[in-house]
Amino acid sequence: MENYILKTENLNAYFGTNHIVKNVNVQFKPNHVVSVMGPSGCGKTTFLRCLNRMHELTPGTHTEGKILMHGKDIQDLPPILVRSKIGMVFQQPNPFPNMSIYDNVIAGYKLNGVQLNKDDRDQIVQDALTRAALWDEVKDKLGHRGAFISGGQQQRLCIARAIALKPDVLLMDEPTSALDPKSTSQIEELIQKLKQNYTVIVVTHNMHQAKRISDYSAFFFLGELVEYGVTKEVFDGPADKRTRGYISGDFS
Ligand SMILES: Nc1ncnc2c1ncn2[C@@H]1O[C@H](COP(=O)(O)OP(=O)(O)OP(=O)(O)O)[C@@H](O)[C@H]1O
Repeated sequence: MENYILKTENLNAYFGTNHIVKNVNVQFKPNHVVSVMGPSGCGKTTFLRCLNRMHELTPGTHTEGKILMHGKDIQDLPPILVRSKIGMVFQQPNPFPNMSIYDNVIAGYKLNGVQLNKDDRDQIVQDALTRAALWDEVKDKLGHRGAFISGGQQQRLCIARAIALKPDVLLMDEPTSALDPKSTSQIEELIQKLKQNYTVIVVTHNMHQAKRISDYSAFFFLGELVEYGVTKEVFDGPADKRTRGYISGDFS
C-alpha cells in the first residue's frame, strides 16, 4: 500500500474552455503540511477546490483525470462524504453569522441531515474546539453568535467546524491573509499541531509562512505544478528556474 492519503493523476481543471489546472500529478502523505505557492492567477485555488469536488459546484466547469483518496476515486464517492473527509477553510473567516458558536461547530452534521443525541453533540463540539485551540476562549459563551468573536477566533471556529466532521485532510486557502500578525501566528502554530492528526494543504503567498509551517512545498506556474518537494530543498535549491525566479522575487 502506497503511503499517501490523497493523490492526483493527470488532473486538469477548466472554467468553460479555459484550461486552468494542467496535468497535475502529486501525492500527499498523512500528517504533513504542504504549502501551495505560485503567482496570482496560476490556479492554486482552483487546484485546491478540485481536491474536495468544490470546483464542480461552479457552473460551466469540468475536470479531467483522477483524484484518489485512500486509493478510491473521489468521483465514485458521495460529494458530501468527500467534503467532510477533505474539509476546507477559506481566506475570509466565514462562520454562519446568525448561528451560535456551538451551532457553527456542529453545522456540518445538520446540513448533512445527521441526527446526533445531545451528549454526542456536546462531545464533538468540545473536541473540535479543543483541537482548534479555541475551547478555553469560548467555553463560557458557546451560545454567543459566531460573528461576535475576533477575526482570528472566527477562523479557528471555521477550522473547528471542518474538524468536527472528522476529516483526514484540511484544505486552507490563504487562511491568514485577512488576519493580524498575532492571529496569524496563532493559526500557524495551530497548523503545526493539526498535522498530528491531519494532512493540511495550505495556499499561501507568504514565502516566510511556507518555510515556517510546511514540510513540503508545491510551486505552480500557469496551471502547471513545476516543482514539488521538501520545503527546505525547494527554498534552498529549487530545481526549476521558474521556482527560483519566484522565490527570489523576480515576479509575484
Ligand atoms: N469563477 C470563475 N470563473 C471563470 N474563471 C475563473 C473563475 N475563478 C477563477 N477563474 C480563472 O482561473 C484562473 C486561476 O484562478 P485561481 O483563483 O485558481 O488562481 P490563484 O493562483 O489561486 O490566484 P490568486 O493567487 O490571485 O488567488 C484565473 O486566472 C481566472 O481567470
